[in-house]
Amino acid sequence: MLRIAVPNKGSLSGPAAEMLHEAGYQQRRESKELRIVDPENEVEFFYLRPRDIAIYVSSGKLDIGITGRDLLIDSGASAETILPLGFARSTFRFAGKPGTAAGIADLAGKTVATSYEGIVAKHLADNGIDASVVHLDGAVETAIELGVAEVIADVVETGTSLRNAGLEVFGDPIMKSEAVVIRRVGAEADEPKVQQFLRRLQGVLVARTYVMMDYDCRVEQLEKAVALTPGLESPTVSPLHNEGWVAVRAMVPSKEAQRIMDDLYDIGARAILTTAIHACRL
Ligand SMILES: Nc1ncnc2c1ncn2[C@@H]1O[C@H](COP(=O)(O)OP(=O)(O)OP(=O)(O)O)[C@@H](O)[C@H]1O
Ligand SMILES: O=P(O)(O)OC[C@H]1O[C@H](OP(=O)(O)OP(=O)(O)O)[C@H](O)[C@@H]1O
Ligand SMILES: [Mg+2]
Repeated sequence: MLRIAVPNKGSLSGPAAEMLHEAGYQQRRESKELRIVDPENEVEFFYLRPRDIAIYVSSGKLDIGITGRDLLIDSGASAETILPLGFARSTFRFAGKPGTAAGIADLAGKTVATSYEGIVAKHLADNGIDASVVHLDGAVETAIELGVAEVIADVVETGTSLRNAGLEVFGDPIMKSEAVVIRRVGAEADEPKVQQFLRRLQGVLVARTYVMMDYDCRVEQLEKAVALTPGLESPTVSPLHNEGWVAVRAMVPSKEAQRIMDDLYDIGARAILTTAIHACRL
């Protein structure tokens, strides 16, 4: 049975459960459940603190886990990303009151508050900066107002939390993060159960980012139309009852669907339809 760690709380937890559900896995019914078995898929899910997941996975007790790239790196655990999942996207940045610092070089001798001590200490050391790091569990934006630190390093998504605290980012982003699937460094690479799990999640990612497009066009326009909708391998082209016309079917990135429909219309394609993809295996 495949043993998988899933975030039990925080920003990662809801979207991770939703993605697993879309991939056909049973998920817990109550937020207090700490572990469930999905016998049909031969998978056991352990609901753990996101910050602890890399540690469990690196220990080899659990086969794979879903966590944030920033949490994985911060933990220093011997685990690696095997599939980025595209949700819980954030950047990790320094911030302070306006005028406190313009870049990392201005941090020498200052105190930085953060929940990600591992990332911050390494980033400062890599840049040869001697600064103190204070570990706080959360709500670090308040640390400056309360005099615990002059600068913070924290997760930024919309920037609302920083603005509300009267703070501004400075310097280059320390890292970009998103939810990732991780496994132990050195774990057997092509274990069939793990590969099947990854294919299912990849199927969800593709279903979320592509739509199916169907249209009719005149044979003379087919080459131009196919150039607009090359599909993954190549589009399906079927004859229509009316001679000189064909029906074309191809997957297209959802973000580009409207532009492609306009371009197809301009070259004479008609009856252009897009439909959602619910699941797929590439
Ligand atoms: N506002 C946010 N937007 C996007 N991702 C976020 C946000 N806040 C945290 N994350 C991401 O979520 C992960 C942290 O998860 P964790 O559950 O520890 O914190 P949290 O979402 O802030 O929840 P908590 O309320 O428990 O602090 C990290 O990968 C981080 O990058
Ligand atoms: O840029 P924003 O969209 O405002 O998002 C970033 C904020 O979200 C998270 O905080 P959370 O609400 O989880 O509280 P925490 O600081 O206690 O973890 C993170 O720690 C930042 O504070
Ligand atoms: Mg938080």
